Amino acid sequence: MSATDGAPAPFGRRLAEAMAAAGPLCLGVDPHPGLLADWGLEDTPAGLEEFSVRALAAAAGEGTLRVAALKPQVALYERHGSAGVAALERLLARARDAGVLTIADAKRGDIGSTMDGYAAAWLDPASPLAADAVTLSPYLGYGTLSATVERARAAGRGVFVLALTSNPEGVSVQHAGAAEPEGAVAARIVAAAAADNARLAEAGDWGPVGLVVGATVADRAAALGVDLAGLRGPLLAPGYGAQGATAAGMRDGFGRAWPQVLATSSRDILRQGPEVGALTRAIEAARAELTAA
Ligand SMILES: O=c1ccn([C@@H]2O[C@H](COP(=O)(O)O)[C@@H](O)[C@H]2O)c(=O)[nH]1
Repeated sequence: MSATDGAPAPFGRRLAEAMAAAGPLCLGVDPHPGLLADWGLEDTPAGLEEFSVRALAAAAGEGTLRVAALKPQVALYERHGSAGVAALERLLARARDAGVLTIADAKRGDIGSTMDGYAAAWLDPASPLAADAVTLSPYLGYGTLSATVERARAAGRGVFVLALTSNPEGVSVQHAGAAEPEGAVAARIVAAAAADNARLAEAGDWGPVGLVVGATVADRAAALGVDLAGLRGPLLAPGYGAQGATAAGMRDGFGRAWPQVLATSSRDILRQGPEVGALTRAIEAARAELTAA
């Protein structure tokens, strides 16, 4: 909440402050079955719970914030139905109590009339699944996300819209149309997001709309006519670590937009578990590498 009027502080400001304080790293919390086994945990809701508690302790234990945000991978909790979702709810609540921003990686997208249900689930402060931000898919048309963007802004929360994803298959959709006057699909999404932020951002802040731009593909943006530096918002960059992207490569690939980048890493850090101390050291190493780049 802002100190003056009781209104929620904008997500863009809260994230920028967290990145300034803790550095540009987001810890992905991805309880893959293989990781759970490596940690000596069962692939059960109780195993997910212990995995989540340890990841959060490494990210923000003993009052020290080591990451700017935590990004739970929703699908890996949903595998266990309502009990898995309950474990996710408790992770979100614990992160809130620890002062860590959360980005629910749910990749939601639907026709307008039902999109509002997803928006309520992930962004309404009263929802048990409320996160500070949620990832969204624009592939039913960017306009289907308008009400969600407005709800996020009103609640001091944010969204990250998939623009250029880190996986090779994304090219077939996101690069399409590059030869047309309106440009590639990705460029149109980035332009629409920038227009929302230009309208909704408060003076001096990032707007509520961030983009997902893979760390592995950032160097393709310029050739597609994508202006990431003009977004006036954060860039969530998966692909650092396990998918092969390096801090130096990301800095070069993102160019002028590098100060907006929140690099997210899951497996590369989590595979150092289960000891919280070893996880903490892996986080510190990634954070130092990113900060130095
Ligand atoms: O383009 C995208 C969008 C989302 N992701 C997600 O990020 C993490 C990456 O995990 P790593 O273990 O660090 O590779 C995962 O949850 C993906 O679903 C992405 O990789 N690429």
